[in-house]
Parts: sequence; C-alpha cells; structure tokens
Amino acid sequence: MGHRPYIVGNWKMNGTRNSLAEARAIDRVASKWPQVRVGIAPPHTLIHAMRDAVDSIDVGGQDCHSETDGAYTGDISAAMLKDAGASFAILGHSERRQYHGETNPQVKAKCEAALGAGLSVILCVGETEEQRDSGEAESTVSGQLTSCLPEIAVEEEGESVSARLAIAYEPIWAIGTGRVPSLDEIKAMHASIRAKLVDTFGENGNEVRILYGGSVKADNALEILSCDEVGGALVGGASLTNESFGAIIIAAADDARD
Ligand SMILES: O=C(CO)COP(=O)(O)O
Repeated sequence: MGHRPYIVGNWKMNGTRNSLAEARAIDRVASKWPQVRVGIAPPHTLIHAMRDAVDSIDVGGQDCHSETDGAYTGDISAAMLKDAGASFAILGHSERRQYHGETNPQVKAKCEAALGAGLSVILCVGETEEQRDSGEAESTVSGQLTSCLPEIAVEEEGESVSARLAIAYEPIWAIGTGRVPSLDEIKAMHASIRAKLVDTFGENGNEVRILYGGSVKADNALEILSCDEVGGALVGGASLTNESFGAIIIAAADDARD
C-alpha cells in the first residue's frame, strides 16, 4: 500500500505578509496532490494570516514555551499557537538548541506542553559532523530521543497521541549546506529511530512519522523519500518559494504512488 508523505516547510526567520502570495501558490499545488500532506511553519507573526490564506496545508509554529502563560517576555505558549491557527509545532530544532541554548529537558517539556494543548509535534534530532565522523551519529540521536521523547499516554479517549508526534532527523552538517547523508546512512538512522520509538511506545511507536531534513531539494527529494522509514521531509531554504517547494511536493506525489 502506498503511504502519504508529509512535506513540511520550515520558513525559519523568513517571510512577511508579502510572502502570503507564495503560500497561496504552494496551497494551490498542495490542493492538486492530495496524496501528499503539506505543512508550513512560518514565523509566528504570519501564522494567523497564513491560516486564513490557505486551505490544503497545515500551518504550524517553529517553537513554543513549555508553560501555559506567565512572565516570559517574547515567548509564546502552545495554546497561543493553537489559538492563532497552528495545528503543529516544530520543537528542538538545532538552531533553537544552538542559538537559544535549548536543552533536552526543555525540549521534552515543550513537546509535552504542545501535545497537551492539542497540537501535533515535530521533534528535531540530529548529530554534528564531528559526532558522525567519530561513529557516534546513532548513539547521539538515540540519546536525544531518550531525553526528549514526551512521556505521554499513547492512547487518550480513543485518540492515539503518538500519531500526533513526528520525529525529524536533521543532521546538523546537512542543514543549509547542500550536503546530504548517503541513502544508506539515512536508512540506517531512520531504522534506528524506529527501533527506539517502538522500544519507548510499544506498537504505537510504529505510528510516529519519521521525517528527514537537511538540504532537501526537488532533485533529491524522491530518492530520499523512497528510503524505508522516511515518511516525509522537513525543508528549510527550498520551502520558501512555490517554484522549489511546489516541485518537492510534486516529487513526493511520485513517492506516494509507489
Ligand atoms: O533546518 C532545516 C529544516 O528544519 C533544513 O534546512 P535546509 O533545507 O535549508 O537545509
């Protein structure tokens, strides 16, 4: 049976209201390829307007605070993201860890807050180049998962919470560099993540989607998506325009056909 790949654009700190035209164009492509699920995480300032502007794509946030409210200047809670129209949050991105000093326990608390508020979560993990070169890529990622995976009731009132969780494997050295791991490296890492998820959540661990992120473009998307256990892609630079993101969505539609 074919699967429905999930293609998510992380706009990072890019985009103003002028960019909504690009989002509308991406939405038109997404509406033509319903076998692909598409999401965009714009800056927080655009979530509300983007939600109004698009029909066929999920809109999400790029971070949230672990508390529900309080004296945290500049921060946004999971409930606020939801209120603005977001249905998911990207959490623990390596840029948040690097530039904002986010720790594994904080990332875990954010994941639990977001799931608790009814959002879906894309939890990001990935190794540095040094860790990859010294043969520690899989142990690094497994350690991040041990520390960051939310402690959740996998079933709640008939709803499967694990189905609202996705993992994005983003090797740090592949982000924005044009460098991508070999397909064998991607397959091995995704298999190792799957094993860890099943270990943690039992059978429900099979419902958690695993996305690949790091220099995904239209010309490498299909081969990456075709790897076992790759359920989608988290795309940075190439998600900013319809020209490149639309082409990735169309490539993903080929994967869905398999
Ligand atoms: O960090 C990323 C997505 O979250 C990947 O970014 P690039 O696609 O620009 O390499």
